[in-house]
Amino acid sequence: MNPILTAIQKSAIRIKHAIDVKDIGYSQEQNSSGETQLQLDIQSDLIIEEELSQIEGVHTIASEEKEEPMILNENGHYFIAFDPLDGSSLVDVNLSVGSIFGIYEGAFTPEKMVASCYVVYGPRVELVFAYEGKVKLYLLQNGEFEYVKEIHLNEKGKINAPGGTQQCWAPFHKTMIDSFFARGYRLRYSGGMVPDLHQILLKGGGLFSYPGASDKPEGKLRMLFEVFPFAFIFETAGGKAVDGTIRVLEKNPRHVHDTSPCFFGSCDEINEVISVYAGQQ
Ligand SMILES: O=P(O)(O)OC[C@H]1O[C@](O)(COP(=O)(O)O)[C@@H](O)[C@@H]1O
Ligand SMILES: [Mg+2]
Ligand SMILES: [Mg+2]
Repeated sequence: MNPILTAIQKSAIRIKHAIDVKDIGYSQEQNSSGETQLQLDIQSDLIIEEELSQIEGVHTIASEEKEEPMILNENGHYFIAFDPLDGSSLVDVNLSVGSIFGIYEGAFTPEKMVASCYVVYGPRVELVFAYEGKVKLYLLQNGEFEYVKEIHLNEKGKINAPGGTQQCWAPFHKTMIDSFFARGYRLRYSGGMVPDLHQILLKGGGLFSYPGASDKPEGKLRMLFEVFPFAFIFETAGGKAVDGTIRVLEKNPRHVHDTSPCFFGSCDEINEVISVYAGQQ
């Protein structure tokens, strides 16, 4: 696992450099979800592909920016799915963005997930890595990622980060979100899941939601590249991740780019989501 973590760290340093210096232009290409790719999306994707292709243990990679998975080494046993630059449309307004990685052994199915990782490119560059029952935070300093601390979620938090188009939410979902605010939860939503979830993890808890709604019945966030890696991190940190009804890590995408509604948070808030959603069945 160490060579993979090192490759992710090298990629992060190169992507941070690209963010700092690159013109932010749209390319002529669209990704598999029909979104126009930014040149930075494509460049970040190539950086990660290049770094991971140097690691013998990596069998196959799948990326939000690639139509199909790509075999790197038939003899490797790790399968790595990544979102090279999450929230990339926020770069031009200078908000934080991230890279997300899910690491699997033998296949891209959640029960084969062994580790996951994300990098936040904000005022500082931080990396969070979940592996062997621990979630560890690292900070980039003088070109190296230094270990900071372990991350643990409290039973209950104070942050509410509600995603999706509100006019398209189901009425019961809106009532639930409003009731968190009515109990004093603070709105924290930047539009980038990496900094939004990072904030919940580091402030001890809360709720992030991206529900199924009338405009996007299966939500927006992609299982392999966005939902599963964060679900693994939240569960390892003592929280939960569900689609409203079941653990997202019990779902199986039929296609690499499939999405799922998702709720991440500390146990108290997620238990409430499950009970509200159960009342709608
Ligand atoms: O604009 P919306 O609908 O709130 O969506 C925000 C979500 O979309 C994302 O930006 C999707 O990721 P990409 O930028 O990689 O497509 C998430 O980071 C974020 O949570
Ligand atoms: Mg993304
Ligand atoms: Mg992306």
